[in-house]
Amino acid sequence: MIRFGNVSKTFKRARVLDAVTLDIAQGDRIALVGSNGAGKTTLIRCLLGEYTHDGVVAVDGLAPRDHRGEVLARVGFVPQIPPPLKMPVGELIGFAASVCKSDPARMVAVIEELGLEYDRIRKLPFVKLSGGMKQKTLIGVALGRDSDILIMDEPAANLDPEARHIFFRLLAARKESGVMLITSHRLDEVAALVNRVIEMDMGQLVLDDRVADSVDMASRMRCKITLVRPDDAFARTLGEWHFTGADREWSGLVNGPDRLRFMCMLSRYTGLIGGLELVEGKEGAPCAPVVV
Ligand SMILES: Nc1ncnc2c1ncn2[C@@H]1O[C@H](COP(=O)(O)OP(=O)(O)OP(=O)(O)O)[C@@H](O)[C@H]1O
Repeated sequence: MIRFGNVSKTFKRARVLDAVTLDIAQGDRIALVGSNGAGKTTLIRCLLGEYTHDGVVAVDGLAPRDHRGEVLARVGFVPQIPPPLKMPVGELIGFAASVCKSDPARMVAVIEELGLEYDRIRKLPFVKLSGGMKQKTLIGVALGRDSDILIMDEPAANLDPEARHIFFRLLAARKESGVMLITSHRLDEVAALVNRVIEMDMGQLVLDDRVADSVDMASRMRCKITLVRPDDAFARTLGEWHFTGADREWSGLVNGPDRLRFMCMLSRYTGLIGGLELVEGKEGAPCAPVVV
C-alpha cells in the first residue's frame, strides 16, 4: 500500500534520511521507534508530501508530493508539534470536518471521550490551549473521520494517564482497519497495539521486526545469550532485565508483554551477540523451543 524506495533527504548538508526502503501493507500496525533526531518525523513528512526527497514515495502508486489531495484524503494525522492556529477550536473542528467530509460531531465525541469539555474550549483560540488539550483536539480530528491510513507522531506525549488509557483503547478499536503508523519513545505503551516494529537510527532503518498479532500476556520466553566478548554496559542492561550470568554467557526470562521492548534492546547490541537461543512457552508449562 505504501512504498518508500531508496528515499534520502538532505537538509542543507545534513543527510537526515539515508536510502530508506520500506514497504507497508494493508493491516500493518507499525511502531516507528528511534532516538531523538533519528529521522522518524522526516520520514512521515515525506509520506505526507511535505518535503522534496530523492527516491520514491508512493501510496497505492501515487506520489504524495504530486497527488497531495488524493493521498491526504485517506490519511488521519496527529502531528508531534501542534500548528500555531489562532482560529477558535469550534471553527477548526468545523473546517477540518468539512475538508475530510466528516461529521464534526464525530470529532467532538472523541475529544469529549478524551476528557475535554468541548463547550468550554470551543470558543478559545486553538493556540491558547494547553499542550495536552491541543493534542486531544488533534486526536479528535484524526480519529473522528474515516481514513484507512492513520499516522500519529508521538500522539500520547502530552496526555494525562487517564487520557492515554482512553486513547489507546480507541486505537485498539480501530486495529482491524488499514494501516497504522505510530511513533513513540515508549514501545511498551504501544506494544500491544502493533504487529510490526521499525527502528530508525541516523536516518536508516536498523530493525524491522514483525511480531505476532496479539501478544499472549501469559507467555514467556527463555533466553540464552552468548556474547562475542564481555561488555560492561550490556551486562548492566541484562542485569536490569534480571538476567543472570557472567562474562560471555547470560540467561533469563522475558514475559510476553515485554517481548518487543526486549527485542529492541537486543537490537542495540547486535554486534556483541554471538549466539541467541529463544524458547517460548506458557507460564507454568514446559517451554518448547521455537527459535534457535
Ligand atoms: N526542517 C528542517 N530543517 C533542517 N533540519 C531538520 C528539519 N527537520 C528535521 N531536521 C533535522 O533532521 C534530523 C531528524 O529529525 P526528525 O524530526 O525527523 O527526527 P525524529 O526521529 O522525529 O526525532 P524526535 O524523536 O526527537 O522527534 C534532526 O537532526 C533534525 O535536526
